[in-house]
Amino acid sequence: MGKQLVGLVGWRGMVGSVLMQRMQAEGDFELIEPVFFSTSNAGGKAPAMARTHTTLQDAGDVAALGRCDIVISCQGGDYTKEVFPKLRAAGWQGHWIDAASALRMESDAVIVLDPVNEELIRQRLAAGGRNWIGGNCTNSILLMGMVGLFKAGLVEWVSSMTYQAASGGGANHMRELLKGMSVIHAAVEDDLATPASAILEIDRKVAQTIREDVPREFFGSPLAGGLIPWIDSQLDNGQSKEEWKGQAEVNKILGTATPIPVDGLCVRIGAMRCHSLALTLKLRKDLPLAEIESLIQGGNPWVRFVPNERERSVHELTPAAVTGGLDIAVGRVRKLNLGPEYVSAFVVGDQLLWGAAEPLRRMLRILLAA
Ligand SMILES: NC(=O)C1=CN([C@@H]2O[C@H](COP(=O)(O)OP(=O)(O)OC[C@H]3O[C@@H](n4cnc5c(N)ncnc54)[C@H](OP(=O)(O)O)[C@@H]3O)[C@@H](O)[C@H]2O)C=CC1
Ligand SMILES: N[C@@H](CC(=O)OP(=O)(O)O)C(=O)O
Repeated sequence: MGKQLVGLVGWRGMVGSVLMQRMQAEGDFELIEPVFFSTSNAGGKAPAMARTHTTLQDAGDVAALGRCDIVISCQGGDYTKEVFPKLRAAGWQGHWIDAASALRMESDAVIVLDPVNEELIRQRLAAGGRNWIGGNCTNSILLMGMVGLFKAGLVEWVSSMTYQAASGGGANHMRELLKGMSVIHAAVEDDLATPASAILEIDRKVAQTIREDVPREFFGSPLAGGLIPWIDSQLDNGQSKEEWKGQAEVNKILGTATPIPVDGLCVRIGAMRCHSLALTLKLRKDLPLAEIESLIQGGNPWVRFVPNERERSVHELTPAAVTGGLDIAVGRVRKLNLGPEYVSAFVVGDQLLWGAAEPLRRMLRILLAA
């Protein structure tokens, strides 16, 4: 059988670029016949990985998409909502792999995170499933870190307080964070160069700069030097949409019969591309700490367990240590004063890798091997 024709949409965006990097690193392009699509430059030159189809195809062209065995989209939810229904309505039977949230909660879609739910993916594939959607970055990182406890059936509920990076908003948000940092620095550069200058005067200038001059076009509020305690839209029950996704997606990924409650506050902070989560877990029984640690460590090969020690935590359990890699750092695991079944954990992961691109790439591999 010839190589499968794989359509790539959204490949030059932020998530798409990370996906391309990972596909090149893992040799995925050797296994497929790639066709690159564009919403803005049809007819232009496709990237070097294209061997036969060297011209960019129109991403709105349903007939061209329909010739692909598999389409991977990192183009965003608006594109999915516009094109996917037309493609299926035209009778396309191929596999659709998507980073956007638009189709995630549809009954015929599986949220893919194979180190956590490979069995579910394979069951649905065998049953004719064709829609494979990447999870919300925060939830994929939570599950990658804590799957050992979930798989053992030990988790009664989770409170998840998040510290989410600027990249979750997109490239412009990352740029805005950096511009904000630079505006703050410029406001006090001279004072900083003078060791004798009064710290409260520096602080006054910084506070004024944050309130008045830090750019806020994309975040809507200054992020540099602060944080924003709301991510995504507001729901009637007081949750943010990001918070709502916690319980909905975690349970869908795990395929639980009785939903495990997951809730907490989602907060944007000034990290670049690593999301962190401070978790409180209520376990179903009082297990020795060593057993809890070993279950977490054994969850999957990407868990990098950090013992609950100060030195190790401040160096290894941080966005700086984790960014750009596939490891999911998990630490600060200890029993809380709340009671013997209450355990804390801190999880850090790169939200563009396991949080976005990597589950899609691995789904492609599952399909190619099927
Ligand atoms: N950001 C995240 O953390 C996550 C995002 N997602 C999903 O992935 C989707 C894509 O997100 P993201 O990659 O951040 O979006 P981007 O805005 O970076 O890219 C989306 C598209 O914008 C077009 N584009 C316009 N100008 C540029 C430019 N200067 N550089 C690159 N591309 C440009 C490209 O389409 P074209 O080449 O056709 O012009 C590109 O494919 C999101 O909408 C979301 O649904 C999912 C999980 C996490
Ligand atoms: N909302 C996430 C990023 C994201 O794209 O999420 P989703 O794939 O669920 O839309 C964040 O801002 O950090």
